[in-house]
Amino acid sequence: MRLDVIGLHEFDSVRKRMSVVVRFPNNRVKVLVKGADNSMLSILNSDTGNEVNNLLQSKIREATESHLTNYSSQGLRTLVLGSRDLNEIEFKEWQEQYEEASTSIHDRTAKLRQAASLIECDLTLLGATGIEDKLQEGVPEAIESLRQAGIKVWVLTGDKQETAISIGLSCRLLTQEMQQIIINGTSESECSRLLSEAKERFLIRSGDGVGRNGSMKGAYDPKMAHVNDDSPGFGAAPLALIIDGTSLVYILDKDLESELLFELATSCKVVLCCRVAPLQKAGIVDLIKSRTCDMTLAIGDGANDVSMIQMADVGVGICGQEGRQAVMASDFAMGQFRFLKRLLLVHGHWNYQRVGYLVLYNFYRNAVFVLMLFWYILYTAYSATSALTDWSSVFYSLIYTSLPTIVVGILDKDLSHKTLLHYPKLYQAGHRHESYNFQLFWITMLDTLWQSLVIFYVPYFTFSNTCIDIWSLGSLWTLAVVILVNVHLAMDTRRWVFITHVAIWGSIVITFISMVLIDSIPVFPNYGTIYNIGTSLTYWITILLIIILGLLPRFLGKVIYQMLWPTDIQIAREAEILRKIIPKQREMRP
Ligand SMILES: Nc1ncnc2c1ncn2[C@@H]1O[C@H](COP(=O)(O)OP(=O)(O)OP(=O)(O)O)[C@@H](O)[C@H]1O
Ligand SMILES: [Mg+2]
Repeated sequence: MRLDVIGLHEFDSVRKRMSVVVRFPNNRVKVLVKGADNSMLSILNSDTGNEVNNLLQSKIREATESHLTNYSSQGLRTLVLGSRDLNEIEFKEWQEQYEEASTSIHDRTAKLRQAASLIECDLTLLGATGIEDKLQEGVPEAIESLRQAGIKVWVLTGDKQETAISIGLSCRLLTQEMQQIIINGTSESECSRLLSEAKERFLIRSGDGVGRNGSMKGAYDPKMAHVNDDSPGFGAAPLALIIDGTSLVYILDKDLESELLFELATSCKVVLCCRVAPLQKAGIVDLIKSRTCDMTLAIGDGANDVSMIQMADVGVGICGQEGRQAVMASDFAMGQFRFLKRLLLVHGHWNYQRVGYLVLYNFYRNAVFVLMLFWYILYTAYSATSALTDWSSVFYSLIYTSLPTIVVGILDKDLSHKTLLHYPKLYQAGHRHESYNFQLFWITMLDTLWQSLVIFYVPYFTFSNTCIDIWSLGSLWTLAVVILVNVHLAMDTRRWVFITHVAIWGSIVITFISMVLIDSIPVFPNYGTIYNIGTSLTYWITILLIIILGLLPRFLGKVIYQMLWPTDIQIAREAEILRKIIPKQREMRP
């Protein structure tokens, strides 16, 4: 049989259904609609004008509803199907509106929706389908790892509650022993009551500021929540909050209720929101973003995830069967959900370590140079005289020390990807702000102060009774500071590759070559300096002394700290190194 499709109303997340208008060979025009159960059941024809028909319809409806519950509790994606015969007048009216809407330049979506509402009503129920919406490979494992890493996983889906719970169970987000708090309100007051009841029942006290999981209310502390994430809290089963889209409509609008929801949600181990519209997904992300300093990441594959992806601090799009909208709106795109584990636990970790270190190092690199110049000013009657040639000052940041910073900032790795994937807890170093914090900053600044003093005073004393000239001193300081900051970087670099060697040691060589070149130009006042002072042994010994003395406190500090208070990362590094050494030793044994 050949059917003519006259019109098509695409699926959208507001209507949650789609329809086609077809002409049958006998010239009858029919509209066929499929969509989510709640959106379809509300547009069925309840009064056909015929008693027998009414009875039949209500029987079909009952049977369909029981099938729907059955399908969705098996985790199947359900769709309800309906149809309606269009008479000539209805058809003409729709066709006119449809044609106008499809060719309209302004408000096309709204006009099409209006045209759809003309025919998507008074439907005859045909039945329901259940399709298996298979989980992608590796989803349960990825979710488990993310949870071990101290990341709270919330699921926001447009699916039916039963389907969502069943999928939650199959991806091990929900477990049987979890206590489920279900919020399914149909009015504002009911939602508010359900929230307060749940709060009272599950001991979430807002007065004393400590929630069930020990997380602070008001100043909600992500660290506390993460630390306690595995603990069920007061010996009870962990909580799972399950809330539907209708309730969210009432809750997210009101401040008080939003606050209640926030308290409840942050005390639960898992939050599952079902039947949520795209804008509500963004609303939930905003709920967390506006009340905490936590970082939010949203991951999704469909057009209905776009607003959430845009709202979150980090948006990840999965390219799949649902089109490219999510990918276009995202910061990172990936082929499968399980790659999120690698993105966060491996690349997220590496980047955090690198950026944290680099910020500190750049403060240090520039401050040590400026402070060194500053100490000299104190001895030149505050005249702001510089002992360095202008070229050395310019080249310091531009050539002498820039490349190693960039190379280490891109290539350094504290741990191998295997270790990071194997021990997701290592990701929590970021939650604890281990690589960059207030304390670390001031320790670095103290170290910088010390190093600048060493650079300045060591030559001050070694050359105290000589008649060394300003340019020779300047040349010594330039070389000393460049070697010092590069050796400092070398001391902190954890992954050595060929390029790192070239960048760090090459920078020192280039500095020396540049100094020789600058000192070879007769028009400069420093002409010939390096040829003269470079032959003095004291010059080289002074530089060596500066490096040793300058880095000694840092070296000792690192050794003592790592011996007495090793971090998780330190321990994992040692284990990694041992793993490499032991097989080698075994090989060497006869
Ligand atoms: N093409 C479609 N035609 C008809 N109904 C659909 C279609 N796509 C989805 N639906 C129905 O609309 C509901 C909501 O869809 P929506 O895309 O908002 O969320 P979802 O795909 O179920 O979940 P997720 O948010 O996880 O992508 C679905 O549960 C389904 O019942
Ligand atoms: Mg979808």
